[in-house]
Amino acid sequence: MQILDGKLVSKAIKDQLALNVAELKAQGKKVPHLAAILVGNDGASETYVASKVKSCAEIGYHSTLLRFDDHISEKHLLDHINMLNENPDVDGILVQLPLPKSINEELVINTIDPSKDVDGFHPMNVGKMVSGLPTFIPATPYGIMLMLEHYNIETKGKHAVVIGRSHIVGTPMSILLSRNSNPGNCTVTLCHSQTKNLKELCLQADIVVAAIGRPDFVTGDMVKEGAVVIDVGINRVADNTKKSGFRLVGDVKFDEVAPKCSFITPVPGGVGPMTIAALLKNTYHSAIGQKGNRN
Ligand SMILES: NC(=O)C1=CN([C@@H]2O[C@H](COP(=O)(O)OP(=O)(O)OC[C@H]3O[C@@H](n4cnc5c(N)ncnc54)[C@H](OP(=O)(O)O)[C@@H]3O)[C@@H](O)[C@H]2O)C=CC1
Ligand SMILES: Nc1nc(=O)c2c([nH]1)NC[C@@H]1CN(c3ccc(C(=O)N[C@@H](CCC(=O)O)C(=O)O)cc3)C=[N+]21
Repeated sequence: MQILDGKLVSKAIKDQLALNVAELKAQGKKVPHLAAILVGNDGASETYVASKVKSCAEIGYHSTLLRFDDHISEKHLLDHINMLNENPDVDGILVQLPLPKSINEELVINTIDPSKDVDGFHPMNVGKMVSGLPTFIPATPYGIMLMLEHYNIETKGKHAVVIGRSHIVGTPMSILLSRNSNPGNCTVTLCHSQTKNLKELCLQADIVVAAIGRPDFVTGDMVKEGAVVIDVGINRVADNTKKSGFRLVGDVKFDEVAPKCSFITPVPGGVGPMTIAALLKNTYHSAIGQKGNRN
């Protein structure tokens, strides 16, 4: 069993991006600039946004963090997005999800200029992705593809079972894995809460991607010997031995599943850091005017 080390791979990607930024500077060009919008004070969202901003600083990007409280009006938020759309210095715009119930998430996403939509959530970019055209690929599935690529994991002809059909993870993941590319060329089964024979399907999988949001959902008896298991879940469970009062666990029961796997991602230190590296890659591509990354 080999651990897929998201910290290590994301560092390699960030090191390369830092070199690219130094080169842009040497050529007198502007550095990439990511603008992140955070509404409310959800602890987990704060952590993610903070680590995105910190990563930008580490590799020499500019970043702007706009923070608003829960009561911000939808109009005010849209006005700010429009200002970022019109600001030629800003290359990437990210609105951290979820948003408060009072704000229409779809309208917010539709307002982001597709050419700055480094999350790849705008319907125009989703359409391009589905059509196999160059565009921004949502960061989490993009990061997973980069991880599979880094470790040279054979995916061609394999049966991949993706659990979860969200627009930000499961659905784009299923599309990328089924593409005629490397990594890719999988036969994909996309499962969700209405799937009847989940355990049987998982037992047939050469690759399992778990994106459910339930701690320890995938157990040892659901995974076949030699499978590749990608754990997307980030769940906070109460733990009073920790200073924070919680610890992070994935959607996969690691202790049971890991011994059966050929490869497995840990939580933390697996998909999470890769998501950030992928977002930074999308932002770089936006800055150099090349929305050409296809996996
Ligand atoms: N590491 C990272 O970078 C990221 C991690 N995450 C984490 O990944 C997890 C999933 O996130 P996200 O995709 O946004 O979650 P969502 O809640 O949007 O989607 C969860 C999916 O799981 C399905 N599901 C729920 N219960 C079951 C069940 N009993 N059996 C089968 N399927 C089920 C749902 O089905 P249905 O559609 O029928 O409701 C849904 O499709 C979370 O833990 C989240 O924190 C998310 C984004 C990035
Ligand atoms: N518009 C938008 N884009 C997103 O990409 C987006 C989002 N909204 N909303 C929420 C999810 C979640 N997400 C994570 C990113 C990094 C880690 C990450 O770095 N995790 C670390 C641990 C972090 C910690 O200690 O809490 C790890 O797994 O090692 C996790 C989760 C991005 N998301």
